[in-house]
Amino acid sequence: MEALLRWAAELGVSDSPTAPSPSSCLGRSLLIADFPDAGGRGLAAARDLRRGELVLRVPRAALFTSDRVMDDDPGIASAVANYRPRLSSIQTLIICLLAEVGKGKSSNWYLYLSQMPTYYTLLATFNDFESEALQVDEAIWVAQKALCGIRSDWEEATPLMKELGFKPKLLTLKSWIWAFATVSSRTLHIAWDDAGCLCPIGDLFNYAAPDDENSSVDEDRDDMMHQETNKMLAQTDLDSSDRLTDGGYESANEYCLYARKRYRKGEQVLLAYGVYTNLELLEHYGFLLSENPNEKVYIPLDLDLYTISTWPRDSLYILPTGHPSFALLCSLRLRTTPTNRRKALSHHIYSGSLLSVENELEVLKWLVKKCEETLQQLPSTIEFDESLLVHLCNLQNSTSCIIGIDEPIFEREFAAFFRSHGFELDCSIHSKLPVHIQRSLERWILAVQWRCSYKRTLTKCIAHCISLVHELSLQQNQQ
Ligand SMILES: C[S@@+](CC[C@H](N)C(=O)[O-])C[C@H]1O[C@@H](n2cnc3c(N)ncnc32)[C@H](O)[C@@H]1O
Repeated sequence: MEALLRWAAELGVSDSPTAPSPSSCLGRSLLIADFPDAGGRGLAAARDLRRGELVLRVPRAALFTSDRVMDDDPGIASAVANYRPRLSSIQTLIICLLAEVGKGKSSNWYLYLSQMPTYYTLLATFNDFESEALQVDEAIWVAQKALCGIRSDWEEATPLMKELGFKPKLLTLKSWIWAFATVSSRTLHIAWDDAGCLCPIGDLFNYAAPDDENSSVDEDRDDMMHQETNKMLAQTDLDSSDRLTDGGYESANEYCLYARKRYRKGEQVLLAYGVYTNLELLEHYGFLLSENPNEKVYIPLDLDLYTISTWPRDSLYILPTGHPSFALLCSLRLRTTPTNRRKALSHHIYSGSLLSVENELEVLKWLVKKCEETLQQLPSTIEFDESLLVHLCNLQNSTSCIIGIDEPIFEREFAAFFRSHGFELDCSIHSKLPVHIQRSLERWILAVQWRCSYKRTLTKCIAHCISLVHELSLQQNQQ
């Protein structure tokens, strides 16, 4: 890592507005640190940071882009040019990445590439067992579709990679998936290439979901009160607090990243890569958040509900609090209204107003029934999943294969998992789990965590609706 920090400093990467020291690009605002519960390797504040402060500058010369690789290697450029109209920008960046990996130590990017993760847990890396463990059809479909798209991109690009003389290992689907996952989870947006760029050091920031802006505004007010005695500093704070983004490619030909809130020394500095549900985080980045303010849970709905109003399909969901989205509630109210009254009442419905106690009770009871049915159709209960997770985490943290489960119901799950890897479950094995099984276990845990969170949201929705039904029924009885 030290060699990478030195190499990046030579290219002008710096964690301060001034030039970096020759020995490291970090140390003034940021430090590399490990955050086992929030993304693993990441960047910590080297000192207290103010909101909006510049924390990292990465000049264009240090950005890994398709253009850059092709400018440096005319062989790749001319081969890609022959295939260009048929290749997407992502396929091109993947080919450039694999080409540089194939060069080994002679690649200009060797120090950077050798610090990349060796494996990923994006949905596309899930095998059939792991995908099935998601249980919800929509999620299984997203996993299968992701792999299908990647496989077809790989098939299209294979003749070109053969032409470029790639080693057999780099021609495999496994290598392509690794490169795809690298591009998906580590690129930053740039205006001139849809595939984005790989940004050395900048790609070490872990993710936090975008906050509610109000909390940051309060924090800024606090900051300013403490800094009243130092007007100059307060002025700088005021300017920088206007900045709403975490960063971007700026006119000075460098990628600039800013602290989006106040950080105390040692705290992890996080970036908001975008607004994602947990399924999207799994698909594009291979992780999920236990508390995701942007989570949306979709339940199977009858077709007429999608067509009854102009609300888009993806606006009909349940929030992590268990409350139905505004659009879902309005659509249900509309559907529960007699057809001949819908037009007259539509302005009422679209404004979000409750139509009548009877209508609302019907809507809430329908939602309860739908959530209960959805939960019943899934192969396991939330209680089972939570206990399974405990066993899975025990196995993950244990130094041997001993599972230590005496409940047949869990033993069956584990037997199926081991069988999917061509192993028979043998509780007497004392050796460590083979690496490929440890990784598969990691993905299995992610799948079970995801389905647990899905089921928890539906359970909350049922409780929320039942409590409203009680309230409304009381009101009705009092009238
Ligand atoms: C841009 S990289 C961040 C640096 C990465 N931790 C590393 O060691 O290279 C993005 C990846 O970090 C991990 N990650 C980022 N934020 C996370 C979080 N809040 N929780 C868990 N994993 C996270 C995921 O594996 C994600 O694909």
